[in-house]
Amino acid sequence: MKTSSSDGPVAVLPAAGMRAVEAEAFAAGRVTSRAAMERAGQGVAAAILRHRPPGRALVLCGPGNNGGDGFVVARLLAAQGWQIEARMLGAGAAAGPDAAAMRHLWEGGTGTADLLSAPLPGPGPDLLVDALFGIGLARRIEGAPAVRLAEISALARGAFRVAVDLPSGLDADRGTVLGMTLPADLSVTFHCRKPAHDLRPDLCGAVEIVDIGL
Ligand SMILES: NC(=O)C1=CN([C@@H]2O[C@H](COP(=O)(O)OP(=O)(O)OC[C@H]3O[C@@H](n4cnc5c(N)ncnc54)[C@H](O)[C@@H]3O)[C@@H](O)[C@H]2O)[C@H](O)CC1
Ligand SMILES: [K+]
Repeated sequence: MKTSSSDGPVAVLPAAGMRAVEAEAFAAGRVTSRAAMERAGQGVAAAILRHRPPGRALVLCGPGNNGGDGFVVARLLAAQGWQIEARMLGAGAAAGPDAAAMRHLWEGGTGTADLLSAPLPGPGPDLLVDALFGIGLARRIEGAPAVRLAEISALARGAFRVAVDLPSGLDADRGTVLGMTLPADLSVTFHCRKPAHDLRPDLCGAVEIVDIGL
């Protein structure tokens, strides 16, 4: 699989190809995974700041590295005057050290409210940041998470909706919806597009690409 060319990244990579590029970049010492995550979050926050003035944001963080990106976004938006409500799904069950570190940087020891049990902020937010699942989505979103996400989607129907990497629930390679998904106005992805960005513009919205140093 061609993962880059002499003039930079290829235009589109499937999830496995993306992971190969990440692994090679980390092994070669071009960038650390922690720095890549910080740059990913910086890119998402910068894109949001280009589109909207500060307001009320609901940031959804999943159990893995997509969630880690979300905690970077929450921290950076808060520093720019955004009023942030963060909700975590899965209590970092799949979080590696990078996501855990970014979560602690955001929380400062206060803890992040649980997506399934904590009350939802009302009125609806001005911004919804979807950092639940990215290229690691492995199974359908169903049951209590799906019910809660449908509630959030309704609460945020007037919000500017930004997907971190991909709308959660969307299979990166096939563009199929696994259970349910959160359609986005903007998807901010990393290094290059994934097939789903071109297969499902109806769900991804506008796509912006962030160089994370790979
Ligand atoms: N250092 C890096 O590699 C960088 C990665 N970036 C971001 O990381 C995600 C990919 O992260 P990963 O942890 O592999 O997967 P996800 O966060 O997408 O998924 C989380 C985790 O959740 C579990 N899971 C999968 N499906 C379900 C489900 N339906 N219900 C519950 N739990 C589920 C599974 O265990 C997954 O591992 C990538 O998209 C980027 O956003 C950084 O951007 C750059 C550095
Ligand atoms: K996402």
